Amino acid sequence: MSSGPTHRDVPTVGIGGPVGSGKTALIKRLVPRLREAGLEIGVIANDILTQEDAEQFKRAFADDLPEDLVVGVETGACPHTGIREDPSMNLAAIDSFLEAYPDLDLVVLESGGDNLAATFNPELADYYAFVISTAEGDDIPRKRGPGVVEADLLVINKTDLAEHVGADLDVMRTDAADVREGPSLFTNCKTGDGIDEVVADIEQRVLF
Ligand SMILES: Nc1nc2c(ncn2[C@@H]2O[C@H](COP(=O)(O)OP(=O)(O)OP(=O)(O)O)[C@@H](O)[C@H]2O)c(=O)[nH]1
Repeated sequence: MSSGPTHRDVPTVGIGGPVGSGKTALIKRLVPRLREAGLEIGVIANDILTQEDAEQFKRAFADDLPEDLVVGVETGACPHTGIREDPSMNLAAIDSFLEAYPDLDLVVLESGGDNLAATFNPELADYYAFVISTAEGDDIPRKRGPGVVEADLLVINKTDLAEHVGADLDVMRTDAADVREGPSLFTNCKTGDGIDEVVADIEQRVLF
């Protein structure tokens, strides 16, 4: 039996949130920044039946990560299953990373897009960010979905679209502060605005 590191030995960051909120776009911004800080990173994309996000990451990170540090887990069922009820496929993927890269510093996991109830099993993610989009309306924080309320970090993405859909960022900020104990940050993953703050939160709360 191998006596090397296992999934328990590497910090993990989960990125969850509704379909299309910008989880993939956020990870595409975060990974190069964390690599610049000298970290060896593995990335896991959960999708119900496709490798689409994993393929996107392989292309996006061609200069940043070895190809075998990006994998797609096909949950075959509701996205909650793979990240919350039975995270065994994801834990096995992390163990495989560590067999090849025992000094790995961090694993970033993307959940398949789902409703406001998606949360990560604490055995799988030491910290998770829940990503919502202003384009889906400014009432999402006050609906108090478990993802919004319980995530370590709430990321309110697509700030550039707020004015086009009549979403009020101040209302989202105030409602988020009312329903959450943890922080909320605004991002625009098209331009990279707000990414510094997300990186700083991960560095402070996961890595140091
Ligand atoms: N205008 C704007 N578009 C964004 C932003 N972030 C992401 N997008 C776009 O929104 C769409 C969905 O983004 P993704 O990152 O694929 O969203 P996702 O949450 O990973 O989606 P699923 O994996 O399907 O659940 C893409 O066309 C992105 O280019 C943003 O901040 N502003």
